[in-house]
Amino acid sequence: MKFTKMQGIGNDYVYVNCFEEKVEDPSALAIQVSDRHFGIGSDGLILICPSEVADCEMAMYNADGSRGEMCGNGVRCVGKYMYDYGLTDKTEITVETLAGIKTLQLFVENGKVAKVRVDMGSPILTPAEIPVVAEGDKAVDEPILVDGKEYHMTCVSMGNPHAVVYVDDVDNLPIEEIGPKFESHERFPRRVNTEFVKVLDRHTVQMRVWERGSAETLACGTGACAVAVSCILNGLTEDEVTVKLLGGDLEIQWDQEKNKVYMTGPATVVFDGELK
Ligand SMILES: N[C@@H](CCC[C@H](N)C(=O)O)C(=O)O
Repeated sequence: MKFTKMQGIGNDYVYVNCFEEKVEDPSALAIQVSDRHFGIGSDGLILICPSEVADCEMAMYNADGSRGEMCGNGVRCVGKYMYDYGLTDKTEITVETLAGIKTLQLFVENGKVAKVRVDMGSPILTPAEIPVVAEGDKAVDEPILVDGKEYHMTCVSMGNPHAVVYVDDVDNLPIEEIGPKFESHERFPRRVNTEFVKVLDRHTVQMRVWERGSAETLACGTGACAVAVSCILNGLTEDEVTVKLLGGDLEIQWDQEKNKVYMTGPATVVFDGELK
């Protein structure tokens, strides 16, 4: 089976072109290829499949084999794959996901896609739809007790669930200890991705992420969008924010008039390979 390893600011996935290949058990394959010692090494698996309603479909699986509804860094790489590997010659394409159809603008340099802008759609703030157990019509600056300590979180779904938590020191956070406790907390019936955030100024924030199903990753596109929405809801930043992640920066804009979030960032091929 042919595959391509790609990364978006260090959030790396194994991509399989299902216009040509057939994958019988994607969850098992995701676990196998993601292993950094016995597999290819990645944060998960992404299948690029034919779609009846868009230019292609993205099916994403975390490193533990669970299915994610949406992947921000992944969808930019899908855009690059579609163009660079000749599946489209358009510079605006649509991608079907479990979180709806996303429109991508591809920025081409020297014949290859270097950067992608994605219309990520509207953030979902209703607790039951995220889902998070909370009273009220939004979970903004909501207290949560984790391991005996009170944190404040703002919950946002970008098609997948996120809890945004503000901390004083992102660099020295014991994320391996606290991340799994948020992920499997009883208030998140479908588990959660957790972003730990420090606001640097009204246009810049720093974050680390503990991803549902993949542990700490170098970046999370949907997470960066959830962080920007949370910062704006809490009055901490303007509508356009640079989110600084371990693997690089993403530019996020929440156009509140249209109620749409836009994410812009790079997409990179690491290598092509063949799995026996
Ligand atoms: N890294 C991704 C998000 C991947 C899915 C997530 N772990 C989930 O289960 O929701 C991104 O860039 O958005």
